[in-house]
Amino acid sequence: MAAHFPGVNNTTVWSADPFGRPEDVLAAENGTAKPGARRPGGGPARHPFLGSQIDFSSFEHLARTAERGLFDFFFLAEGLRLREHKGRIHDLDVVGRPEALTVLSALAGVTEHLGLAGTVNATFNEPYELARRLATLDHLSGGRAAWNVVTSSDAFTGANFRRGGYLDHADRYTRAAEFLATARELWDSWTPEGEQRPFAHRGRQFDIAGRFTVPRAPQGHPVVIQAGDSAEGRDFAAASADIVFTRHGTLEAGRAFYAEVKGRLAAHGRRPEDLKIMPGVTVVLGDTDAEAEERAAVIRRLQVSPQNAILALEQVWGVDLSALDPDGPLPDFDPEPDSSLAQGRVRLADPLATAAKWRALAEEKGLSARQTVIETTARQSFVGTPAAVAAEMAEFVAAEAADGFILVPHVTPGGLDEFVDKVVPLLQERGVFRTRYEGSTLRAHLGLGEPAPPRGT
Ligand SMILES: Cc1cc2nc3c(=O)[nH]c(=O)nc-3n(C[C@H](O)[C@H](O)[C@H](O)COP(=O)(O)O)c2cc1C
Repeated sequence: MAAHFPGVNNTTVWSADPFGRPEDVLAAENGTAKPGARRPGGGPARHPFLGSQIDFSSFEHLARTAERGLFDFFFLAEGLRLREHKGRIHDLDVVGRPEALTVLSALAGVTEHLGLAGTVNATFNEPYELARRLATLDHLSGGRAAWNVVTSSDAFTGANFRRGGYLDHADRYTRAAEFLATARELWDSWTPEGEQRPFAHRGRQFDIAGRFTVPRAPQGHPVVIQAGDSAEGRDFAAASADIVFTRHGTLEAGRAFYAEVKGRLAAHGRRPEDLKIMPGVTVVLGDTDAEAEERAAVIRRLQVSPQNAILALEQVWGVDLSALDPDGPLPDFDPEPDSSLAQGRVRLADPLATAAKWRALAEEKGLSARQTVIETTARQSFVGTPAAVAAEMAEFVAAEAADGFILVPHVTPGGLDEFVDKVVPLLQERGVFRTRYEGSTLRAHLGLGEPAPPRGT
């Protein structure tokens, strides 16, 4: 069951995404690994908090730490094509990311309570196959599976797939909605009593009929997460998801997003508490505020190396800027609007406006090109002592900016330990976080109801 604020019907929930940021941050900080030295599937031996991105031991450490911290779930993102920059794989990107549901199935064997959430694309898969895999994970884990439904309208990623492509941008949620509805029809083709009946789905995206092979899952339907910020994405979440994973990480932006998305639920016959809003956040701790700030500044500088600053500028300007001095001023010309220089990354919607904003900031504060990138792109949510961070997180929930958070650690696999050891006890003291798991399923941890079971004949 989720923890509740006394007298307030808010839910504080926690989860973890270990691959949200490149872990080169501490590799570089400890001087044990250079970003350029990274290899697919791992990297050089380094700090005890740093390890392979693919060895099972890394996943096991993160998941066990999340479970020790009584988190709701462990979350894995998905990347279906390595990002390229000027035709090269950029060495600050996560390279060699394993497939989420396979990893989570293995983690089901070494955890007992922790929810297991995997990102799987609804543009490139088929409902029958994916519904089977998710129902299987739910069975293997005793009701702890979640699916983060993402979409892709990007030809670069689509080229990896047999349909030879991708969907038109306008169709990405049409297919996702029909995909999810079809998966739910398959899950509902078995009653909890074990009665099985044929299914038939005739729609624009899928036309399938038959019998589903996996009996009804412990949660009925795995928990559904949505991550996409457009009006269509928000509406898809309001109609069909249990959780929204968002990037709105400041109190102000979080409150606006929270009110907007919760406001969409009534039109779908749902209550505000039926959809949990969880921003992805980072945490930097220190024994004093000054120490935390100092550590945060080190991390920001490492994340935006001179090379990475050029990459960020090229993503906005859309042209080769390798000759630019990162410690000098921003380019003095306007961006190229239709560039395909960086592939697999979302290019900012309006590069001209971004460039204008960055120039104004650089001028106002007297910043170099690299300093401007550090100021505008380094995303750090909670920086401070454990007590200050616990207070600030509690405030976010009380102020209706979030129902909980997806923690994005700076390092794999040790990036959650400090939070679990130092912040979780303070949240518990405040009475805003559970002191033990009370239910056994992820739906129970989140305070979500179960879908109505199909009736037997
Ligand atoms: C917080 C967040 C996390 C996301 N994580 C993933 C991911 O792990 N894998 C992926 O392929 N897309 C991911 N996406 C991309 C979305 O699925 C979607 O393609 C993108 O946001 C564009 O949709 P939109 O126009 O509705 O925002 C993520 C998006 C957001 C906002």
